[in-house]
Amino acid sequence: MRQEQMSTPLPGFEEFEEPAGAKGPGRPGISGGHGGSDGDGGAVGSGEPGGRHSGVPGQSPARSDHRREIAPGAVHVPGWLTMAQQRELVTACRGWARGPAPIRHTKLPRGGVMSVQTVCIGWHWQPYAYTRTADDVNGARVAEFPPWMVDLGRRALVEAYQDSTAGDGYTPDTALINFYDDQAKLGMHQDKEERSGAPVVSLSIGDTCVFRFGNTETRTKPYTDVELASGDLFVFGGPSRFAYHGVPKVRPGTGDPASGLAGGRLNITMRVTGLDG
Ligand SMILES: O=C(O)CCC(=O)C(=O)O
Ligand SMILES: [Fe+2]
Repeated sequence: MRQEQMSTPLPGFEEFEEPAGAKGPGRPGISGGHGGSDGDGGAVGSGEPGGRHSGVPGQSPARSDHRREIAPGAVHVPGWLTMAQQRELVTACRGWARGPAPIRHTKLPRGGVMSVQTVCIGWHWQPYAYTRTADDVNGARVAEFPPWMVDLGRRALVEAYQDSTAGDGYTPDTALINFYDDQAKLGMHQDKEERSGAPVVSLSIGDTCVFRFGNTETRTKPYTDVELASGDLFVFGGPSRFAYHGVPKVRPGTGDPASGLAGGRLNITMRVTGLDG
């Protein structure tokens, strides 16, 4: 059903294959494993958190020392993912974007359509509830949330909160994978369909965006605008878990095609739904 959703172009995402010169030496832990499998994963599921500490040739210098607390419990860690990890995530997301429930512009209850395109794993989010099946797409059960991504989420919390125990017991069971083309935006909203106060772990790949991180009371000021670039981690938990946030702008052409994305922006937000079944 809904042919128009199947044929939505994803410039920079859908058609992109292997970037020229992407296969460099010295990328430990690259398995080529697909995110849809439940194997032990590849670079994103193994090795060092973030991975910018290894001094691997060809990687940009660590930026995680520029970690910044934007609000209590909300932390930005620039450059957390290596290029190799970004490529593995792009490959995994490209697979999920094809199915079992293809990526689509989410329809809103009052007739609007989101400019962002989204595919979910673990649980399917549709305004404003989670289900196991993508009832507003094709009815298919969404892909499993892979163990390697749970592990990545735990390492993200350890890094963001600089606390070796911060990931203990953190078991995200859903991720929304958003693709932004040059025009896409995301209005100020709260992530509040989850019945859990566990943190949201957000990973960005491709073009830089302006990420607006606000307060828990209103969609408006006070807020802080943060530039989220390729490889950046942003975690919001604790007192900031239910803060309003949005993406007012993507900066076209700012991404490095070596990430596997020729254009646009990919964002992955892992969450704990607190749901059973
Ligand atoms: O794209 C982003 O950085 C944020 C995405 C987001 O807020 C969401 O999926 O709920
Ligand atoms: Fe959100």
